[in-house]
Amino acid sequence: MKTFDELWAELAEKAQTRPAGSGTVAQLDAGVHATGKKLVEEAAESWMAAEYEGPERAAEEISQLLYHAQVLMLATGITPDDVYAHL
Ligand SMILES: N=c1c2ncn([C@@H]3O[C@H](COP(=O)(O)OP(=O)(O)OP(=O)(O)O)[C@@H](O)[C@H]3O)c2ncn1[C@@H]1O[C@H](COP(=O)(O)O)[C@@H](O)[C@H]1O
Repeated sequence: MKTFDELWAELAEKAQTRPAGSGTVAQLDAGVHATGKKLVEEAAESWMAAEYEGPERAAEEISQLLYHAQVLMLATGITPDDVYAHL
């Protein structure tokens, strides 16, 4: 189990060191447009799971939504503090 900030630290490190086989590196290389599409896809899947598949499946989809939000942040140079400033 990991927190939002722990996942951020892991992904930021991968974006910098670019280890072979990292899905995050591949997603970053795919660009902002492709990552934005994944984010929207995960949002829709979160919605469908919440409405029809129960809280456990919804939690799984929301975790993927948060992951792709972080990848989009990395792709655009946005830090968690930039986001927290608006909460
Ligand atoms: N938390 C996640 C995570 N959540 C979602 N995903 C990606 O998002 C996809 C989920 O998309 P879908 O459910 O739509 O599945 P899919 O349609 O089969 O996926 P695609 O074919 O569209 O890629 C997964 O296949 C992963 O590629 C994640 N990929 C990585 N992480 C974590 O990120 C860290 C770094 O991962 P790597 O960069 O791969 O080392 C590790 O701690 C991982 O656990």
